[in-house]
Amino acid sequence: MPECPHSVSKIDRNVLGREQERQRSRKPRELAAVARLRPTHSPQPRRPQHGRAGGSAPEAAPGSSMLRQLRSVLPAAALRDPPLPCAFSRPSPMGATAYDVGSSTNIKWHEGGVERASKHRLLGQRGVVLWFTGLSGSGKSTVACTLEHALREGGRFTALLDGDNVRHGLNSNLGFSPQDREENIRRIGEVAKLFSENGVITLVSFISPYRRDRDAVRARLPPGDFVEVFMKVPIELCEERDPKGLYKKARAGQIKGFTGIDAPYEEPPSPELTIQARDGAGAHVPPQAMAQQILTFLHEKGYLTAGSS
Ligand SMILES: Nc1ncnc2c1ncn2[C@@H]1O[C@H](COP(=O)(O)OS(=O)(=O)O)[C@@H](OP(=O)(O)O)[C@H]1O
Ligand SMILES: Nc1ncnc2c1ncn2[C@@H]1O[C@H](COP(=O)(O)OP(=O)(O)O)[C@@H](O)[C@H]1O
Repeated sequence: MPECPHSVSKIDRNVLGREQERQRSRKPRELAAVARLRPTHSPQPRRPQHGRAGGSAPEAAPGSSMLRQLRSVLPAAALRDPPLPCAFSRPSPMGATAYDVGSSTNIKWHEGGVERASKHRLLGQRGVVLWFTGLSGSGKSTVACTLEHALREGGRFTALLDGDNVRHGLNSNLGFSPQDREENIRRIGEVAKLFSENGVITLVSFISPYRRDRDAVRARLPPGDFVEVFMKVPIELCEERDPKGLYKKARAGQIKGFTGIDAPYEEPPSPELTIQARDGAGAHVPPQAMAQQILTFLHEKGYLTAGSS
């Protein structure tokens, strides 16, 4: 991933939002509460307890001291109800029976996590996947990175998943055959889904050349959670940029199956957003203006408020 121009000074502050306001109104309640938490195995000597002359206090039941401390940290509502039981005391979408899922057998759906809407309220935003797709060199990483910095400036909680980076770890066993690319996109789609379900504005930057693979990710997410951002940059410009010298190598036959040269790129037929390298007057569009276009979309569509979902 290239160094990105994360100067967000040119981005409209009204859209960016509310960090300053948050900083002002925020009381360090969590910090104070966490500071009160003592490790269970305190290295300090115990003080005598009520009515006991000297000696050490009896050990509390395991976990009870931690529970008391948690009570002082958590909002009352979180402790009012009895703790949600583990699986199946509420009806599960799959019933109480075990199912075979893919290659796994005896899988049961586990209910009872903290509700999504409550996480949205906590974060003051909606979780969403912003899926950047486009040729190598089209500016996916640059714009995603610029946008992430802008969102951060506005006090938003984000994650950025970039093709080059994820291929260093989670997907290091995958190459560039159509099957490997499919698995690459499937895995990252699932990771992005987990993030967005937990309220994170998740920026995903992969070539993702096959329509079917992108649509499969979209289909796994609730409506509105998948925002396809098509970097519609002509291959001639990408090749001219060629920051990693890969087009040159592909043209020389040193890389086989390079997207746009001897492997396909299937344009999205109806992406939520299309980002073009030149504006209507033919002027070059800088990454900050592209990031601004996406921010405006997020703002107008309500992704930057908790909403009711
Ligand atoms: N054969 C071939 N085709 C395309 N790209 C190639 C290839 N080999 C290596 N690279 C480099 O890998 C980056 C693309 O990885 P992705 O995970 O985004 O690809 S894909 O979505 O699975 O198609 C891509 O990064 P970006 O330039 O950032 O897109 C390239 O640097
Ligand atoms: N809007 C833009 N205007 C001019 N150059 C750009 C723009 N966006 C990206 N670039 C440049 O194009 C090159 C490729 O961008 P990059 O973000 O690495 O693309 P990708 O992640 O799609 O491969 C980089 O050298 C980057 O600085």
